[in-house]
Amino acid sequence: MNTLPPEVMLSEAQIASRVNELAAEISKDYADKTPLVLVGVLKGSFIFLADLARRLTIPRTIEFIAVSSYENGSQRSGAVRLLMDVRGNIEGKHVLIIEDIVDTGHTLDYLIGMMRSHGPASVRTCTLLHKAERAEVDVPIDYTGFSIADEWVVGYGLDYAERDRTLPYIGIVRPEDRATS
Ligand SMILES: O=P(O)(O)OC[C@H]1O[C@H](OP(=O)(O)OP(=O)(O)O)[C@H](O)[C@@H]1O
Ligand code: HPA
Ligand SMILES: [Mg+2]
Repeated sequence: MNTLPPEVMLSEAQIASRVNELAAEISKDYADKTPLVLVGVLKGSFIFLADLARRLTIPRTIEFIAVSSYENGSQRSGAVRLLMDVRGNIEGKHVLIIEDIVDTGHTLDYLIGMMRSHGPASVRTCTLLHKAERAEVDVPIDYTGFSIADEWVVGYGLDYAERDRTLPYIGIVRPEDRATS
């Protein structure tokens, strides 16, 4: 079956320009807060993290953590599953969690708790997308790329049942394309 490509919500150019702005803001804010560790949340944040990290003008290291909440398309599985913890020691360091999207907020809420348990100097959060309408828990977000409407979005790292992660833009999955996987 041929499906149309997802409708554009945010173009490559819009994303690139906002990532540059976020990188400038973070570089300024962390100029005298070292060491900074960017903790990318796999899988969804891999493209955002790669672009953002390369635009920062301050020293930084990279860690990854892998969690999974959505395993069947757009349905939350109920619990956040930790698949892989950070490898390096983040005790005493300034942690900036890098997410692709905050939807209900459960994943970020869990991650903030996880990071704090490692004894860092600080924990802050950065997300490319925020679906405020869907919030179920109140989580602190320090840097937001875009606030978006309640649509299922894919591309630039985000998936629908593992599809469309490598689309260069943020697109909207059509309701009729949500049933198939
Ligand atoms: O705010 P929430 O409702 O918790 O949803 C946000 C989380 O869900 C997605 O991850 P997913 O479980 O799909 O894993 P993935 O990044 O590997 O696709 C997304 O990448 C966020 O981490
Ligand atoms: O809209 C979304 N797209 C992809 N992954 C997600 N995880 C939570 N919400 C979304
Ligand atoms: Mg996903």
